Amino acid sequence: MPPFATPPISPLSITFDGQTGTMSPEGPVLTRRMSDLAGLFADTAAWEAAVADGDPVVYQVASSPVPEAEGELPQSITTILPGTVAGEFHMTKGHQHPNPQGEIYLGLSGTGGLLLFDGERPQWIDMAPGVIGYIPPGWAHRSVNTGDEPYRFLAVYPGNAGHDYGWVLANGMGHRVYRGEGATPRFEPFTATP
Ligand SMILES: O=P(O)(O)OC[C@H]1O[C@](O)(CO)[C@@H](O)[C@@H]1O
Repeated sequence: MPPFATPPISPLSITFDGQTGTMSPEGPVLTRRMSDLAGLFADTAAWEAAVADGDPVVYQVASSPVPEAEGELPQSITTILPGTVAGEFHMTKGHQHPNPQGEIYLGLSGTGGLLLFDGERPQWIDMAPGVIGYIPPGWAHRSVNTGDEPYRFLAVYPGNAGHDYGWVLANGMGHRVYRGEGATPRFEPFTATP
């Protein structure tokens, strides 16, 4: 796997393919399988069954070589594969930035959404190609594939924002997102995973 570049970074041009989720030049690629999402889906028995049944890839994050370092603006393309666990849509783990800073997402292909939570209020942004979702400082964020094809988006974020996963495990994300009637997702209040 290619490494992140080492600062100081020279100006560079990065080409991305919104249909494949690849970047050139490329940096590290992170693969998260079902087993990496322990404690996140409401139906633990269904999650365990999915892990036992081949432990499928849920999402991949392909980064450019720009590193997660202070002053830099790393970019990545996340691809969430379609599917549910007992009706709860495939999603990213979700995280809070321990160093509160904003982030932008740009929808590239497929359909999904951005679930945000500040500890009190859940918010939802429908995402599709051409939509920019803005994550303000202090809002935990999780992406969800609400369609039947891969959902892809570009993320650009401050290199020293960090990823706090414990905050999401402790506080939840306000809502859970399920397959609903037709193309409209169904939201349910967050319940802790038993
Ligand atoms: O960190 P998580 O919740 O696994 O999700 C990965 C997401 O985080 C980022 O790396 C940066 O916020 C995104 O590119 C990506 O969608």
